[in-house]
Amino acid sequence: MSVRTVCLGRYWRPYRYTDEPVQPLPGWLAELGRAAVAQTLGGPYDPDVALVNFYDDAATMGMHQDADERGSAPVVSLSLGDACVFRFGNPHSRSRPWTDVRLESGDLFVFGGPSRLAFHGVRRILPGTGPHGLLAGRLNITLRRSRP
Ligand SMILES: O=C(O)CCC(=O)C(=O)O
Ligand SMILES: [Fe+2]
Repeated sequence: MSVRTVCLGRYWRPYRYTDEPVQPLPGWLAELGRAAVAQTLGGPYDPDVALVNFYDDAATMGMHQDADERGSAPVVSLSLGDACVFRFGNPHSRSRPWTDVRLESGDLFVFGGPSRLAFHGVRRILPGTGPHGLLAGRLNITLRRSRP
């Protein structure tokens, strides 16, 4: 099965944001994004969208850029549940150089500055690696600023 996605704050579908109604972006989630940016790249951050992706054991995500947002605000990614092999590449092409990173439950990953448009994807989910007591699968939440 492929990744299943829920949008908060604003509706997104490949390859654009639309004004179809969705649930609001919770304030605590925007606050978490602000803290992540303040402690990494620095500076203000006012996300207006979260994309919540669910991956089952077999789900993957191909190499892509997050390029539908206006402006250059960072993307903040939060991982929960099973770990995954996340491939973080370069802004020029889907091919090498890239780095494979194991993202664990609770990890935050911030892409901004020269890495904002880096190609990236999820190679595989590592079943059974999530915190004890959580349901199977992986949730990834990316915070973004869609408007300029
Ligand atoms: O699941 C991830 O870690 C990445 C998700 C992603 O790249 C996206 O939603 O655009
Ligand atoms: Fe992405």
